[in-house]
Amino acid sequence: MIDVYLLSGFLGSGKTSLLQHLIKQWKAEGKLPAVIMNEFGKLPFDSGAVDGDVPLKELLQGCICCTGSEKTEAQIQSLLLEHNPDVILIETTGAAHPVEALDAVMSPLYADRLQFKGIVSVADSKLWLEKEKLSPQVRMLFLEQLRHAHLILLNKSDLLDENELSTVTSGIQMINDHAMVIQTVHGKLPLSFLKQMIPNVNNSDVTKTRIGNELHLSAKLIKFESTVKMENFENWVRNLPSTVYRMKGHVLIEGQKYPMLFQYAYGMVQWLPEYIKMEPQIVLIGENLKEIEWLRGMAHA
Ligand SMILES: Nc1nc2c(ncn2[C@@H]2O[C@H](COP(=O)(O)OP(=O)(O)OP(=O)(O)O)[C@@H](O)[C@H]2O)c(=O)[nH]1
Repeated sequence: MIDVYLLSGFLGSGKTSLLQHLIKQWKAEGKLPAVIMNEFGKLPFDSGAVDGDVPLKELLQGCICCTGSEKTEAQIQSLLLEHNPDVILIETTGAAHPVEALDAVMSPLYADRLQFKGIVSVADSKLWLEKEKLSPQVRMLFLEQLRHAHLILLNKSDLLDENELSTVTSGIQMINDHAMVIQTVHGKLPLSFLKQMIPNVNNSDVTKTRIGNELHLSAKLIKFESTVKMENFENWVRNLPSTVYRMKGHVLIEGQKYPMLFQYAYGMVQWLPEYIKMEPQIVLIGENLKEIEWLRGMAHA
């Protein structure tokens, strides 16, 4: 049987970091992991994060739980036929309800070949401490992703002190007392924790909440028409409303040869140089994106 894990967790919590770390460990064991990646927004920004030799299928049309199960079924079927992997990792969008996503991936079509090991949820520990600032619907999604998990990563634990970490751990255990909670930095989870998971997922676990219908999360693609000064760009980022949860992509910064990789999650900005020319565009994910004023040099696509 092929083990299947569903990776859940809110926008920018560290799912891709976890995915990369797990892939590395499986490959070191001589195993072939395959990935199904569901991005919010139509841009495959994260697919480059997975090594070229790892079979990858993308679902870009929206949330795995809202687009229905047929496309997911087809992607899983073709992974099985074309690659015969040892393990399948399904990375859901940060906007997906884990149980609905699980519903979308469970199908009698391949029930005899796949073994669903469960939901691994990544929590941004800093966000937990600031969750009251989230809108009620988004906060509910954040909590649901943790409530239904079988294993929880308290990621970004490097950003918290000991007291804060124990507050987060006990808070999470209060809403989910059956999952193991592990503190991580950059999703560095030893594979042994996944292997220990006992498959306990079946269709009766699936109760539809349709939380997705109430969420007003949207994604917006911004293209850059010219270079921008890093200082101006960062000022613009600082002044964005707190309902912009996640941004990622490439920005053409003055003085740089190639557009730089830009990542943003809950007030934290990260820049990395690129050594090839990537399209200068970023995707924003959040609520009320229509109200945002764009920086000069950006084309609002
Ligand atoms: N300080 C710190 N930063 C982290 C940690 N884990 C991830 N990050 C940063 O957080 C940002 C988001 O990480 P990703 O792994 O891309 O998160 P994600 O959940 O895949 O994001 P989406 O797929 O867009 O929802 C990146 O800038 C990471 O470098 C961590 O443990 N500590």
